Amino acid sequence: MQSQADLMPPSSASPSDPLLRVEGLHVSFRHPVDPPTEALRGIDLTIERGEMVGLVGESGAGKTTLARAIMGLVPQPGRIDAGTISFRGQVMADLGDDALRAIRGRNLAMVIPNPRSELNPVLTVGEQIGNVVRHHLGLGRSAARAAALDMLKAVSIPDPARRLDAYPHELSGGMAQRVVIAIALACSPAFVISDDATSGLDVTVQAQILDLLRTLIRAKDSSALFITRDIAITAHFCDRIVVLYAGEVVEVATVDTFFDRPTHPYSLMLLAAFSHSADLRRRWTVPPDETLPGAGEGCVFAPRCVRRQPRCTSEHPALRRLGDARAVRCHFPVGI
Ligand SMILES: Nc1ncnc2c1ncn2[C@@H]1O[C@H](COP(=O)(O)OP(=O)(O)OP(=O)(O)O)[C@@H](O)[C@H]1O
Ligand code: NI
Repeated sequence: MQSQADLMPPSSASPSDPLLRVEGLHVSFRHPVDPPTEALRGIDLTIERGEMVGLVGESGAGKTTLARAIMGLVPQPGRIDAGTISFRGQVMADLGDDALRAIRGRNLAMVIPNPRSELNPVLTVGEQIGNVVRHHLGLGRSAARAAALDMLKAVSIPDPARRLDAYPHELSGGMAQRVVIAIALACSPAFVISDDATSGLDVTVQAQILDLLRTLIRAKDSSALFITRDIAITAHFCDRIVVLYAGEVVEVATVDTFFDRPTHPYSLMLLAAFSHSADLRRRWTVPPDETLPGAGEGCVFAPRCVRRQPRCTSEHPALRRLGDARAVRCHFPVGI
């Protein structure tokens, strides 16, 4: 089993390769009658080792689709129409099913909300964590049980020795979510995706769990993609922010820069929505009843943009670099 981990470092990888690189990724969902939904339209994204990146955007922006594509699990009727995803310099599409499965369990992990559907109701918590490390790290039964106990301690489950033999229905929602995190992190994956992982929990539990997730990821020097609709979460947990709108990256910036000087009108709209300032909200939000006709060939955000000019509805803006670690997809970015 240990040989599965050895499948990972590919001969073509070099230390200068980013951990994850997504290039020109297009994903669409085909429907029997209606035209396809273009969920992702040319995503470019790089994540370095040790980096925590927040992926924000409203419902339907394509966040989960991007996460699934990275995991190699785009659901039916979706398909990747173009683009590549590489992990440590290795193009994922070039890997066989076995190698992909090994990477997924060992190096890539995804934490999602609704932990109960993730957990197997007929296996104890200890068996479920143990199975992951037995399979991916090749540990024997008793070593796996010890590793499971360590993970329950690491995720701060009260009375961990007793919980090892508990079944999922015996756990609270917050505890079940901690178990899901324990399973995801049991093999110290190099890259962790958290897709709205705490959205169903109450606010204090949510903060505790995100804090824990960050501490564990940092301790293992892993990288993470934090997906959320709550932009305030990213301020606390991330190094960099990627804003997705209608399947396109519209802004990339470090967290400090983003909260100080956002440049895309949609970013300003997102921030204004979370601000206490009624004036900010009024200035950056187009009321739904004033929503304008579709953009056609232009900018995807133009119909809702308060700064829209004629060029915005005729010419699609490219993602422009604005210096290190910063890019914006807008003809008339704010403050530039
Ligand atoms: N299994 C599917 N079948 C058909 N269309 C889908 C499927 N999954 C996603 N889509 C479509 O792809 C687009 C992006 O959806 P996605 O779930 O990635 O958005 P999201 O940003 O994760 O939203 P949310 O914040 O609500 O989770 C949407 O238009 C959605 O309807
Ligand atoms: Ni989603």
